[in-house]
Amino acid sequence: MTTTPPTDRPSETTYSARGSNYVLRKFFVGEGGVDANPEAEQWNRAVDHGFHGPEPTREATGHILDSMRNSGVRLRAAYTADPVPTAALGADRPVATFCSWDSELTVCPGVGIPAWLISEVTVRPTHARRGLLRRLMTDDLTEAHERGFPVAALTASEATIYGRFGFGAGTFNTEITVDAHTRLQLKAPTVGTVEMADNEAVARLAPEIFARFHEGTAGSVTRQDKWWGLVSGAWDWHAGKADPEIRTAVHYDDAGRADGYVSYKFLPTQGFEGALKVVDLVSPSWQGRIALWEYLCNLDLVTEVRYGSAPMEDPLMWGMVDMSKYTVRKRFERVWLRVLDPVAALSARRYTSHRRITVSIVDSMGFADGLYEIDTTGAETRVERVGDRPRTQDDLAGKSMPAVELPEGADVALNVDSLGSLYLGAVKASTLYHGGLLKVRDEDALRDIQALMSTPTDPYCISPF
Ligand SMILES: CC(=O)SCCNC(=O)CCNC(=O)[C@H](O)C(C)(C)COP(=O)(O)OP(=O)(O)OC[C@H]1O[C@@H](n2cnc3c(N)ncnc32)[C@H](O)[C@@H]1OP(=O)(O)O
Repeated sequence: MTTTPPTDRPSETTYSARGSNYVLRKFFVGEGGVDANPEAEQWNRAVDHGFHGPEPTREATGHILDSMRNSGVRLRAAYTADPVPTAALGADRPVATFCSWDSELTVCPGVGIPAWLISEVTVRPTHARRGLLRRLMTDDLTEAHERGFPVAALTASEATIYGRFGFGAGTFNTEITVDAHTRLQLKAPTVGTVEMADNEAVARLAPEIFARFHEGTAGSVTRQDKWWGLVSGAWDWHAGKADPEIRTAVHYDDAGRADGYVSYKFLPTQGFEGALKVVDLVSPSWQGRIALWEYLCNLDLVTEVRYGSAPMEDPLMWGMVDMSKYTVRKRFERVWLRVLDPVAALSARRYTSHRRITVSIVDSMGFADGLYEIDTTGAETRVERVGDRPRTQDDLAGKSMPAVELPEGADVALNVDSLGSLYLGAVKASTLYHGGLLKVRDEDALRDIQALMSTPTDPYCISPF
C-alpha cells in the first residue's frame, strides 16, 4: 500500500484489501460541463448507483457538475486496479465515491467557523466491507485537519455508520404536518405582510435572506448554489428536472423589506383539495417564519401543510391556539458534527457560565485526542490542550469506539462523537452522563460541564447536504 500526503490538488494513491487492488483519486470538476469532465460524469453515475437512483440524464449531470464546480467540491473516488470481467461495469466507473467542500457552520448568532462538509459517500456493494469508506474518510479528515478546519460535518443515511469516525448527532429536525382544515389561529398577531411572488425574483432574493438566517442560527451551514434553482422550481436536483409546480411567497417586514420566503407545492389528494408541501421556508426571524406559516395554512383548498425541517422546539406550535393541530411525524438527526480541533471549536462558541474544567477527549483517529482545559472564568474564553490522554486497553486493542475512562487529572471524559453532540447543545451533558457516555469526577464536575455547555436554543439546520 502506498500513500501520498493530502493536498487540495488532484492526487492519486493506491490501496489494497482482501486481495483486491484499487487506485484512489482526488480531483475537481473543471470548466466545460459534462463533455470536458468524463471522470466527474462517471463519478456522478456511480453516486446514483450507490443510492439506487435512476441513471442521471445528461442535463441533470450538467447541473450537478456546475454546482460542484462553483462550490469547489473535491471529489474522491476508488477505481478497481484489477482486470474487469466481461460485462462488468468498466474500470472508469468508480467503485467508491466521496466528496467534501469548504463551508461555514454558525456556532452562535453572529459567529461562524470553517466547516468541512462531506457527502455522496457510496461503495459499490460488491466492493463493500473492504475498508474503502474508512480509507477515503481517513484521507479526507486528515486533509481537513491539516488545513486547520475545526469541524467536519455530514448528513447520514444510517445512524450506525459515522460514530466510529468521530461524528456525533449535532442538530435534529422534525417532520411535521399542520392541520389546515380551518384557518390557523395564533395567540399573538403576526407582523408584516405576505405576497405571492414571482419564482425567479425569489431565486434572486433567496441567497441574501438565507444568509441572514444562517448568520443568526446556531447549527446552520452555508448552502451550495443548487438550492436557488430548487427554491424557484428552475431545477430540482433530487428529481433531476425542473419543477413547474413550485409556488413562492415573500414576507415583508413592517418597513416593507423582504425578510422571508417560502417555496411550496400543492399535492392534490381529494378532488380540488389537498396537502401543501413546503420545499424551503426561510426568514431570519421567527415572526417572519410564523407569518409565512399563517399564509400557507390559510390558503383555500389546503387540508394540511407538511414540512420536513422543523425545529425540535417550535415557536409555531407554542403560538397556536390549538396546538393539537401540529403533529410531529418523525424526529431525525440532521447534521452530524466531527470536532477535529477542540481548541479552535470550543474557543469559538459562547458560554453563559463561568467555569474551569479539564476534559479528556477520546478520539481513536487521533485528531482531537488529549486533555483540554476550558476556562471561562476570565474576560475571554481560554481553551488549551494540556496533555496527552493515558492509553487504555481499548486504545491498545485498536477499537474504533473505545470505552470512555476518566484519567487522573480530568474532571470529565467523553468520546469525540459525544463532543460533536454536546458542542452546539443538541444534548445535555447530564443526558450523556446518564447514558454512560460521559464520565465525571464527581457531582460538581457534572454540574460544571452541564452549565458550561448549555445553550440558549437548540441548534437548527434547514439545509440538508
Ligand atoms: C455522508 C453520506 O453520504 S451518507 C451515505 C452513506 N452511503 C450509503 O448509505 C449508500 C449505501 N452504502 C454504502 O455505499 C456502503 O455500504 C458504506 C459507504 C455505508 C460503507 O462502505 P464500506 O466500504 O463497506 O465501509 P468500510 O468497509 O470502510 O467500513 C468501515 C467501518 O464502518 C462499518 N460500516 C460500514 N457500513 C456500515 C453500515 N451500513 N452500518 C454500520 N456500520 C457500517 C464497518 O463495519 C467498519 O467498521 P470498523 O472499521 O469499525 O470495523
